[in-house]
Amino acid sequence: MIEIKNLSKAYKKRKVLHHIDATISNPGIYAVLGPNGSGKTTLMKICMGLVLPDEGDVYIYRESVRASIQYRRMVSYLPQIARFPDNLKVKELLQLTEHLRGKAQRKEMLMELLDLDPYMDQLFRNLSGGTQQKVNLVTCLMYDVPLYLLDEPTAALDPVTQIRLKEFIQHERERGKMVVLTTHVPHLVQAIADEIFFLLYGDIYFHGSVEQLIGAYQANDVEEAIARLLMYEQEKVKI
Ligand SMILES: Nc1ncnc2c1ncn2[C@@H]1O[C@H](COP(=O)(O)OP(=O)(O)OP(=O)(O)O)[C@@H](O)[C@H]1O
Repeated sequence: MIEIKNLSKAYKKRKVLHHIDATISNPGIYAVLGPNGSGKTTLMKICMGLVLPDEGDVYIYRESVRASIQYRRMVSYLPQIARFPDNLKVKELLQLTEHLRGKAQRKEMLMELLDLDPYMDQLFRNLSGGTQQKVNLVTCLMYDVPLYLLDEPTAALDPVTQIRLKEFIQHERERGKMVVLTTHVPHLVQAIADEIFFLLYGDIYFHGSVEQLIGAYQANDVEEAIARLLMYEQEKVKI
């Protein structure tokens, strides 16, 4: 369960999140959307205690992220950009992660799913962007926790891997997990999201189901709905 209460964050004078409230109570897949710079990553980082809010708080399983770190045992976070010591081999990176975080429950299964076995003895820094993202995904998803916070999980992945990851995430939902993800891929949202939070102007501009978003903008799909939402806003600014 995630409760966001009166959350505000600015970087110097740049207001990014402005008195945001939201609650996620049930298992499911929740998409946090919004244009570049709308605050999606900032929100994720606040949830993990990596960025401090100016006002308000987030409660994860009723623990304040400002006051506690216990809740992090129940959460796995995928950062948008993987920053690993790049002088390590993939297998050493996974070992290091397990050394710090404890034995992972499904490392082998994920390595197979993402075709990572051939890269185990290669240095992380020598991997392609997509393969680095696969390593990033394994270090996050190999822990069987109730809540996943995934910042652009499909970035740089080839289509086959995107489909495998999508199916994995759907399977996690069926197992009762809560998955909160950011993405710029409308068809992924359309295929798997139970609810959408659309960030704009520091606020949650839209919250509802895929069908509600499409209906609200009389669109044919999520991509068109988002385009219309943003064009409508641009027109308002011109007026
Ligand atoms: N550490 C920081 N210092 C100063 N400004 C920052 C910092 N981190 C983020 N910002 C700014 O805050 C705003 C929101 O950034 P954030 O990364 O949260 O957006 P986002 O919605 O995740 O964007 P994208 O879709 O491009 O990943 C941007 O204007 C960004 O430049």
